[in-house]
Amino acid sequence: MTSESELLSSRAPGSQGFTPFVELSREDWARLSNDLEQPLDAADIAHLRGTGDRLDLREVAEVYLPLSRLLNLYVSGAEQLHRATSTFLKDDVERTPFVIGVAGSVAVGKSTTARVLRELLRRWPGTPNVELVTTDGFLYPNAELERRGLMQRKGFPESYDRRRLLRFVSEVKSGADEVRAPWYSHLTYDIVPEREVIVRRPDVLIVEGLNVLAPARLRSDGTQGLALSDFFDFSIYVDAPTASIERWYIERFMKLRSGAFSDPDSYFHRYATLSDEEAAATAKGIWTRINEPNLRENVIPTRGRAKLVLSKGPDHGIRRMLLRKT
Ligand SMILES: Nc1ncnc2c1ncn2[C@@H]1O[C@H](COP(=O)(O)OP(=O)(O)O)[C@@H](O)[C@H]1O
Ligand SMILES: CC(C)(COP(=O)(O)O)[C@@H](O)C(=O)NCCC(=O)O
Repeated sequence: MTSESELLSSRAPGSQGFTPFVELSREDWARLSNDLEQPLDAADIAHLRGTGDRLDLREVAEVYLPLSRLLNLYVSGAEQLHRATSTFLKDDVERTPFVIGVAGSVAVGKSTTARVLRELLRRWPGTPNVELVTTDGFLYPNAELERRGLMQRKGFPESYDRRRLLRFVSEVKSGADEVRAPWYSHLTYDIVPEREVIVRRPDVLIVEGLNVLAPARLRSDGTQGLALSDFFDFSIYVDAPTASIERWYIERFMKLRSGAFSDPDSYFHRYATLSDEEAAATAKGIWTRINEPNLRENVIPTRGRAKLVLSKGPDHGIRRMLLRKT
């Protein structure tokens, strides 16, 4: 049987060079931005810097700008298909938001990727309204996770209310005027019952989360339901060597320790007073107990389901792109 990593590689034994993906090196990809007008001004760039603290602006210009152009082409393609379908049906059904899924490990840079894409996509014609929803809002509240014995399984597929998440995206793709999602606080490490995210027919909705490319679940009668990705118009898997992601996780934990964790309301406040060595050991413990097994068992196996795989090197820089052939 062909393994998932073999599917991604044209160099796999017996593949005869066939793979469903076109592979581009970073250099080839960056060249695609030569003819693109930079849609960001100085203020936008300052704003982007604020969100992705270490984000390199050359990276934005060389990697994310061409990617936003590609996504803009897919949005236009979907629009044309929608018009053709309306003509065929002799009925002008309203267009639904273009939904992009962004998947990958904890700490690989999904949020940063999603935020940069939101800023860039907003500046392309036809997609001024871009919304972003993270799947952590669909985690069960801590009390429910405790009841199910899942507090040490946060981020694993079973820690989410998957039915609610599926309903949310399905309603967005059904053209509902207003769809609501619950909101998760990284500060209190729990769902905040009085807050929610309201999505009102944006041009583009980015859905970002660990498990957004998970396959459909098996029903009790053995048949398969729908997967979240059945509602995606495009999907991106942010990939990197596991050892690098572990390092980024620990680095982010250390940074939060001297920032957010010092807030007495923070769930991790108890870590604020740890020595550097103790804090690094705590972060490594959480990584090894929860995030790494989840990455290995549930997240990496979904990589081959993405339309685009962005592969990072040890410095967060994208090294190569695998784009599914159309
Ligand atoms: N493209 C990038 N360049 C530099 N640093 C990045 C980049 N993407 C993410 N980071 C850093 O890596 C860490 C994890 O990124 P984040 O977007 O929070 O990951 P995730 O949402 O996957 O958990 C953060 O400290 C972030 O600042
Ligand atoms: C909240 C998360 C499960 C990520 O959720 P996502 O938005 O990717 O669905 C993750 O960031 C997390 O908190 N994991 C638990 C282990 C830890 O504290 O790192």
